[in-house]
Amino acid sequence: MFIILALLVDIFWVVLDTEEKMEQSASIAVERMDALFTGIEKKLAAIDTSNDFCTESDRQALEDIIYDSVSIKEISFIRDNKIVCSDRSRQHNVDISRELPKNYSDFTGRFTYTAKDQRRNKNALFYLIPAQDMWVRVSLHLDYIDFWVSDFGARHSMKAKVIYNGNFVAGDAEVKNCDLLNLIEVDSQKYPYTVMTGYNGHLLLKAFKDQLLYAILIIFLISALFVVGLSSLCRNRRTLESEIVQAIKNNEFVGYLQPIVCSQTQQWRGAEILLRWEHPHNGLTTPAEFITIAENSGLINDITLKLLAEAARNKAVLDKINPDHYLSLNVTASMIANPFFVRKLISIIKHSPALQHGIVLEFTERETFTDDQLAQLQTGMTKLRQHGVTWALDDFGSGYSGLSRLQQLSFEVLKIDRAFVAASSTDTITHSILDSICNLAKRFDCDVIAEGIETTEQAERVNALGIKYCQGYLFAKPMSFSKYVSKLKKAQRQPVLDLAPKELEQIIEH
Ligand SMILES: Nc1nc2c(ncn2[C@@H]2O[C@@H]3COP(=O)(O)O[C@H]4[C@@H](O)[C@H](n5cnc6c(=O)[nH]c(N)nc65)O[C@@H]4COP(=O)(O)O[C@H]3[C@H]2O)c(=O)[nH]1
Repeated sequence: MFIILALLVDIFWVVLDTEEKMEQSASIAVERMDALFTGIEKKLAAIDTSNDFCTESDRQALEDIIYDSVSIKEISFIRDNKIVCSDRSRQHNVDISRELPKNYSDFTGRFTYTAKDQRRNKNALFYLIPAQDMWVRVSLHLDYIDFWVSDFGARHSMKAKVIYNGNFVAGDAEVKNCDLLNLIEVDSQKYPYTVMTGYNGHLLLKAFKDQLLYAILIIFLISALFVVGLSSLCRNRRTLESEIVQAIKNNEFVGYLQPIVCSQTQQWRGAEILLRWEHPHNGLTTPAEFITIAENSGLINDITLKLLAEAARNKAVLDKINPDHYLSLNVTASMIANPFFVRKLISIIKHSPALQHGIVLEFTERETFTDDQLAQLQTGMTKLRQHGVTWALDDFGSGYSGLSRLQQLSFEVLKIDRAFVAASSTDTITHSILDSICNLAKRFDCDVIAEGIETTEQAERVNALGIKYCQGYLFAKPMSFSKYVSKLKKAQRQPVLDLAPKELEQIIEH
């Protein structure tokens, strides 16, 4: 795996790196060759070709240009296939029609061609520039240009060649007739040639070898970081897990209560028990900080049993204030699909008369199940229902399986996810979905609780939709049992039905 990753990084790297390098090198080569041609043309422009052209001093000037440049072999002026003027090494009136490309007079601009230099019987590179009624033919040392191009390629660790009209003009003989790998072409904007850069198999392999060490180093570093990160995550997880074990022993997990109120009368009908960790160092901690680990490690089962035992004691107290007041406890669906755990719950309920009525168990629609697990969940729910438990489907609308859960299992209560309530104020589609959920709940004969009510507008909207119960910070935040008892007593004495929203908010503040 390590080797494969390193090779993949290597290939990716080489492909990216070589492409950029080749483009840069081809552009540099074009720049330098352009400079060569511009230099030649500048010097030629200084020669006066009018009237008595080709005097001895004109020929001397041509010879001086050749003398100054290592790449130029000969300069001739051509008219009607004949050399009409040349440097002093050349005779005039020589017919060179065999050497010139047949269609050369059709050209209107500069062009290059390779042909046999008749005098030296060697291949030469010719560069033709139109000049009034003549052509200037610059004969270049092909060996020199070949050497320059291949040396340039070698210095940039690649292969380079010059082409014109798709034909090889100059470069390394090795790549004359073969395609280069990962090829880049850069055209000269002023002169008739294109520079091609690329790799042959040998060079590409060398690039892979050169970069492989770096690729291995990178993969090694990434893996090391990954391992360190993972082990610190595991260590944190283990630490948190053992902290949770200790916290269960020390009874640091307690249930906070948040009232569920009647939408119309705003009387407290019941409360949801929400888990809190009274952490000795971190203070009061909400489930977001530990619930995933508690659930994944299975420790949530012990915590839930403790919360149910605590609920039994608290329910007995609440029954004295209001015997119709119910308590709702969070469980996970997999707990209820576990027959052993269901037996444990039933045994606690059997021993606590206060739990034999007014107990709601809620779980979210998010967990997924096989058909067997679903059947076990149904059995568990039925058994607990026989002991007075009623069922609520929590966070309805937050996932995709809410509707199928409603069809597969039976619930007495549907709790609408708070994201829906929040979005319904700005989004008309969500508002109509909320309306459909209410109709759906009616069809399945469920009571509906809207979660997360934070504003009076939300409370009014929910009430207008016929949603019977609400839960949210507008009415009260989750609080300790003792605080809940005193607030419930107050709420019992003073029905909040007649209070204006502002007064209601003031009561909640205190
Ligand atoms: N922004 C906003 N939030 C509001 C408002 N009203 C209530 N809430 C928060 O919304 C959550 C409602 O509980 P939930 O949907 O069952 O969602 C619960 C539940 O799924 C899970 N949970 C809590 N206690 C237990 C437990 O004992 N066992 C299990 N298995 N899960 C639990 O943790 C979740 C989060 O619990 P909490 O942090 O206590 O968060 C609670 C509550 O404090 C409001 O107006 N605005």
